[in-house]
Amino acid sequence: MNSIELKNVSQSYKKSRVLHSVDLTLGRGEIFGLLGPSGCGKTTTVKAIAGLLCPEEGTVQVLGKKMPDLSIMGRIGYMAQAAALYPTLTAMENLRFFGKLYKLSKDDLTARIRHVTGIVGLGDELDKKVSAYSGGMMQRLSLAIALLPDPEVLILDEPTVGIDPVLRAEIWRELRMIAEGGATILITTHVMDEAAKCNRLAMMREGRIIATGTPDELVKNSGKASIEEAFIYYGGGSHEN
Ligand SMILES: Nc1ncnc2c1ncn2[C@@H]1O[C@H](COP(=O)(O)OP(=O)(O)OP(=O)(O)O)[C@@H](O)[C@H]1O
Repeated sequence: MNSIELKNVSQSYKKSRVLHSVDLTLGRGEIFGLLGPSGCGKTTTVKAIAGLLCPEEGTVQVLGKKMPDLSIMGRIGYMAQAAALYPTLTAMENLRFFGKLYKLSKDDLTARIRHVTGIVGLGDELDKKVSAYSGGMMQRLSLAIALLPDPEVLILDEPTVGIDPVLRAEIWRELRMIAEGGATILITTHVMDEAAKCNRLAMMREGRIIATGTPDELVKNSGKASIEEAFIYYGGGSHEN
């Protein structure tokens, strides 16, 4: 069974089409990168997968269920681009709040909070109010919250923006371990060196998937020397970073 399957997914906002018949299939244990310039439709795609948006056309299945489906929300970890945190609460209070939504028992929640805050390097900062957090700390807290339920599907929308290279490397090490445990990780990025770390990639441009494959395959098939050049070759054009 595939963990994530999109068939013919299209979406418009105010008559302007932002997704055009997107097909994607992700298996268990994969770290899959959705790569594309700002505004190409990455967030819209992951929102459909996370069950936050019901696309106009096509179907989205996650863990064998047609999305949106409340019964599997506890098996999906989603980290949105704009941190959805409560600024007047401490980091610990935020973690406990979201942990309760995931219906974790008190003991499990305490153990999971210790584990996930260790991964993102926030163990000593949990009593601070989120309003006193830097952007990078908020990003790390959001990632910790997405990891709380030990999800089978982890969706991360540009997770390492604003995170320093040392911590970024640590987070990647952890993501690999999570994937080795059988979870599926979908990550959006427009950072090329991050794309190179994924097992497979889909390159997206103006709401369309323009190429999929392993980073090596995409580079090889394009006859170029790097993912960045391959992306331009496949029609990526200009992009940030
Ligand atoms: N709620 C909305 N209402 C109207 N237009 C929207 C809405 N959400 C997204 N769009 C538009 O849809 C297109 C795709 O946006 P999306 O956020 O999916 O892109 P993205 O690839 O994630 O970009 P970025 O890398 O900048 O986050 C953009 O043109 C955006 O302006």
